[in-house]
Parts: sequence; structure tokens; C-alpha cells
Amino acid sequence: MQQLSLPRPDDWHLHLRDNELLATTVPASASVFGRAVIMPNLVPPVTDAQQAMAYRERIMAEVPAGADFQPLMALYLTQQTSRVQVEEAAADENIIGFKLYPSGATTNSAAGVTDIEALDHVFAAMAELKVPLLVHGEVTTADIDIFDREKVFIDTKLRPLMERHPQLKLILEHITTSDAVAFVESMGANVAATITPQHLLMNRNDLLVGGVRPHNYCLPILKRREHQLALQKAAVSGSPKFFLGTDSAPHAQSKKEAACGCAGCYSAPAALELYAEFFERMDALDKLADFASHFGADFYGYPRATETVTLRREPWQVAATIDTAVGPMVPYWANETLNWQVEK
Ligand SMILES: NC(=O)N[C@@H](CC(=O)O)C(=O)O
Ligand SMILES: [Zn+2]
Ligand SMILES: [Zn+2]
Repeated sequence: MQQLSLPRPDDWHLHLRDNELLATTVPASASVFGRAVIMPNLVPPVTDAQQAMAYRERIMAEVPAGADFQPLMALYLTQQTSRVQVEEAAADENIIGFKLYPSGATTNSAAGVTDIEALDHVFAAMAELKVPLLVHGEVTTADIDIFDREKVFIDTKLRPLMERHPQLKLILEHITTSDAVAFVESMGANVAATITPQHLLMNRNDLLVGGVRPHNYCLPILKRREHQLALQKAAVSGSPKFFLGTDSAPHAQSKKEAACGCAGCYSAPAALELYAEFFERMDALDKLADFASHFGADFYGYPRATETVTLRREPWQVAATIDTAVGPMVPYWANETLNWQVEK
């Protein structure tokens, strides 16, 4: 196969950051994706509808002419989030749901949730008003090993949460373990998951063998190979519960290549091509359109895209660095080759 057309894909988990960096990050995603869920972990976080609208306007100002890009704003859930805010979110077509960051779990999560159970009235309102809950699923206590944090979160927080709120529409984001796959499969159609390119293409060897590779460092951290295999199987299974969310998370090169490097892979410059690479390696290119363009829209209740994008089989090399307003950035897969290229 030399050419592959699919309905315009959507990115159901994306970090664009803010201000001058938007001139780089928005075109990178808007040139390929039709819709994207915009993560709210700015400093300060995007916690209410007003802040989200102001942020959305800053994003829209950077959408290239001719691109039809729809940012779907996620609001940052805090211990102070109220039922009124859930009602506001439900009434606002530009807001997709609330994002739960356990406090301390990841980049800019300090304002996140410290006591999930204390927010039960908020989750009840979300279930009632059909407002989705997007979850970074990791516990944060020092006694739990970083490689076990997703599984422990599922067992101690998520399963009980779903028992208390069985109707809650929940997306476990950037899943990394066979435990997460099993959890999602064990739940009803109101529970789904996104999977990143790095968790499909890599395991923890790619982070640590032969030297530490900071550009493959993200959270939840890459796991052992058997978990990667479980994610791969889920992605090509044809189950509508698993779909595309890049978690493209740009950090300046100087912040990644540092004594205490930031977590996040900037995959947007090659996002769809990375997924195509994975699906081709799995001999499952026929499943790419469902994963990238159909299942997420179906789950969230948006119409499937009618426009198409075309991938050509024309190997290319991902840039070593990308110049941005905050200095050079090393994209995920830098200097490596990809077989497929999006026609732009
Ligand atoms: N995935 C990451 O490693 N980093 C993300 C935050 C997140 O999605 O957890 C970021 O904002 O940098
Ligand atoms: Zn996260
Ligand atoms: Zn993320």
C-alpha cells in the first residue's frame, strides 16, 4: 500500500501550552487533526468556563488559515470544583469535561485533587448531566513504586469510584498497563481509554537501556514490555473503547535534558505518522481509521468527520530540533525515520 486515506482524525488528549508557544503547537496539531481535547494544566490551571473561553480564543488566534480546528476544552478539577461549575460546563458546547489530576502526579498538577472521595457530589452531578471525567490515573504517595502507580490507582480509586457512580462517563487517559486495559474492558460502554504513540511504540527499555533517554520520559512512565504488548493488542483489537490521544506535551530542550528533567513527549510534529508506523508494524493499517478517526468521536458523541486526510508511504526523518519562542524543542522520535507522511 502506498497511500492511505482516512477521515480527519481527532486528538483526544493534547497539551498546547500557552501564549507565544501556541504559534508552534497549534499549527502542528491543527494541520492534521480536526478536534482536540485541550489539557488545562497551565499555570495557573484552567478551572472554569470563563478561563477556558479566554484560553480557547488564544488558541483560535493561531489556527492557520484554511484549517478547520475545534479545540474542546477540558476544565481542571480541583477540590473546590462545585456543582454549579459542572452545570456551566454541561451547558457550554466548547467544554468537553473535567480533568482529574491527582495532586502531584504530573506536570502542573499541584492544584489537583487531594481527596477524590470528598468530590462525590461533583461526580454525581457529572454523571447526572453527562459531563465526562478525564483521568490521569496514578496514585502519588511515596510508598508506591512509580511503575505500580497506575495499577494501584485503578484498584484503590477508580474501581470504587465507578461502583459509587456507575453511570459516570470516564476516560482513563494515556493508559500504560495491562491492568488499565483489563479495567476498561471490564466496564460498560461509558468507560474508555486513550493510548499515546510512545506507549505503543516503546517500553521502559527505550527509556533506560544504554543510557537514560529524557525525550522518552513521560508520565505515566513507560512500563515493561508485557504491558506494551497489552496496549498494542487493545489498540488493534477493534474495540471502540480504545482510541487516539497523543498526550503531546512540549517542554523546552533545556527542561528535558536537565538534572531534573520534565515529563512529556512532544509528539505533535509527527503524531499521525507515529500511529501509522505502529499500525503498519502490527500489520493492522486497516484499523487505523477506527482508532484515529471514529471511536473517539463515537464515545464523546460527536459526528464522525466527513473530510479526509491522506498518508503517503514516503519515508522521512523527524527533525532533530524545532525552534520555538521558548527555545529549541526536541520532538518525540527526533532524527528517526517514519514510513508514512501526511499530505499537507
Ligand atoms: N504526560 C506527561 O508526561 N506530561 C504532561 C502531563 C500529563 O499528561 O500527565 C505535561 O503536561 O507535560
Ligand atoms: Zn497525564
Ligand atoms: Zn497529558
